[in-house]
Amino acid sequence: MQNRLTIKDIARLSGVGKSTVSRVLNNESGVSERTRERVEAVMNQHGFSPSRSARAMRGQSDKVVAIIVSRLDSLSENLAVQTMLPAFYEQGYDPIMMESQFSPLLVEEHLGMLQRRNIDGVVLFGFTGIKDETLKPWQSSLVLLARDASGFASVCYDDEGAILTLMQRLYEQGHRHISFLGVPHSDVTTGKRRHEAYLAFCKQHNLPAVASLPGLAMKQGYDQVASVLTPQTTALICATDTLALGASKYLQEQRIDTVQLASVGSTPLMKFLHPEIVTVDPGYAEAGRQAAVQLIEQINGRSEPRQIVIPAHLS
Ligand SMILES: O=P(O)(O)OC[C@H]1O[C@H](O[C@H]2O[C@H](CO)[C@@H](O)[C@H](O)[C@H]2O)[C@H](O)[C@@H](O)[C@@H]1O
Repeated sequence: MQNRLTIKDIARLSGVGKSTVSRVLNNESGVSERTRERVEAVMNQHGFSPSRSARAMRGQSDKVVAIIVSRLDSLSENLAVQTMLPAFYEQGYDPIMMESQFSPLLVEEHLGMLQRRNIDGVVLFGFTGIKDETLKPWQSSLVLLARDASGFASVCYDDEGAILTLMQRLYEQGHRHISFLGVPHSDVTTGKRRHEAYLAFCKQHNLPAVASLPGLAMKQGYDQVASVLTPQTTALICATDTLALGASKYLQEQRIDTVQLASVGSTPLMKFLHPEIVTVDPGYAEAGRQAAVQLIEQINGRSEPRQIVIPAHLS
């Protein structure tokens, strides 16, 4: 019989933990002869040998979590992953990385594969369009990052707070003609919420609203910034650092130095290249740490799903 059983099944049938089965498989010490014989007998009886791909993917570890980022080249997601990894390593988890490219279908495929491999848990960088049914099987072992969903653990950013903080700072500096470069409303968090916060502030303070919502790419910031500049514009808020990097290249090329740039991100690249830009830090590093801690607690049955919102702060 070819093995359909997993390490978890062998552990259950042998009456030992997964780590013991793993030690037997890897011929490690710390297992009594009697236990080793019992586990080997169960494996022989069921014709069990861990599949090569499973073992490779699991790095021969019995504690594996997956991190599904949306884009491997995202500065903000990388900052969150950077704090997540040490938190997992510290607790003996081997993380594997996957990319969704904002495709709900790819998320479905990745989660299906991870389920078949008996992965312990998942941190998923969420986005608009992922269906609840896709997530359902993972309710007790998944943490969503940057998005929330009812009944699921999540760590989110304060999108409105980030924009209002920037608007308030610019307003206090005397700016009354503040334009906005953002992301389409089909993206609920970075797009709709940040743009609506901008509009709300303009309305409350009776400021003219001038906005364009091209997307997440740097080139879109570069290409679209001219469309939101009027002769009166003295400041420009970008919904992301990446858009601001594109916008700032355009402003430099055009030798426009009368517009104060501001953006959501505070990424090290931005701070290094443009320390003069006013930035708000949404708390990417803290979000990564909290997501990892929450997932480990869930896997160990120590906590109910919590929905955490990280406060944004000026940096
Ligand atoms: O240019 P980046 O450094 O990649 O930052 C842009 C924004 O990326 C993140 O939002 C996007 O991905 C989220 C999943 O991680 C998704 O939920 C959201 O809809 C996307 O817009 C990040 O959450 C934002 O704070 C960044 O501004």
